[in-house]
Amino acid sequence: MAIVISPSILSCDFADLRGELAKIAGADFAHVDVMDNHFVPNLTLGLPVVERIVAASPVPVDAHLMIAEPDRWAPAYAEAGCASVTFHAEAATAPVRLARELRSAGARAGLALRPATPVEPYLDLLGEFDMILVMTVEPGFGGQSFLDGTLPKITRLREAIARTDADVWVQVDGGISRATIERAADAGANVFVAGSAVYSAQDAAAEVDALRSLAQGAHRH
Ligand SMILES: O=C(CO)[C@@H](O)[C@H](O)COP(=O)(O)O
Ligand SMILES: [Fe+2]
Repeated sequence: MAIVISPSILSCDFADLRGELAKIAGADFAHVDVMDNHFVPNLTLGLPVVERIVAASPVPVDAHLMIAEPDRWAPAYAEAGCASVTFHAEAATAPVRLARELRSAGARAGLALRPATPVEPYLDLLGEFDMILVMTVEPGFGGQSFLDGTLPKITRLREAIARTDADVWVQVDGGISRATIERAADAGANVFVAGSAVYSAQDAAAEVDALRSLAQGAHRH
């Protein structure tokens, strides 16, 4: 199982996006949080800025859409060149149809679940998605504390994936740091988003490497 590190640029200096993206050239993806002030009570950036990030980023873009009406808006992020587009189950009307649209536009299709959203309704549909994002904080803000109560959901999901022949990634997002990444990896996550842990570190590149080694050491085999 691949270990994937996807730093969130939510905590970076938005006035120097190109310089901040350069710091994470050793990561696997750049995680970009799109918030619309409807689905979550915060507003970040939208398609025109994401298009510029795709062009400037040294690594592929992993878009996390915290937006209402993803059925309407998400395909444009795939068409803009995001390598991975993740939308929220709670906001989507037809998640399978949308995932198929994202894949046919060339992106990996991700389904995100808030901490209190059960994974069980999606377990028979895992083959429709490339990644399930288990939110480990309530979406909307960086710098929150990791919710240990999400760990059993990660494990149930990983066990269900193991019963299929689909290679579905399990992403965790929220409160991931040196203190928490091993718990998430041990539970069964393989894609790790870290915002404040990476961008508040003295050396962001070294922090990416440190998180990767901790996850590799802890990942259940
Ligand atoms: O989607 C979100 C927040 O809703 C995240 O991607 C945050 O950006 C993660 O930040 P940290 O918890 O790692 O500081
Ligand atoms: Fe995110």
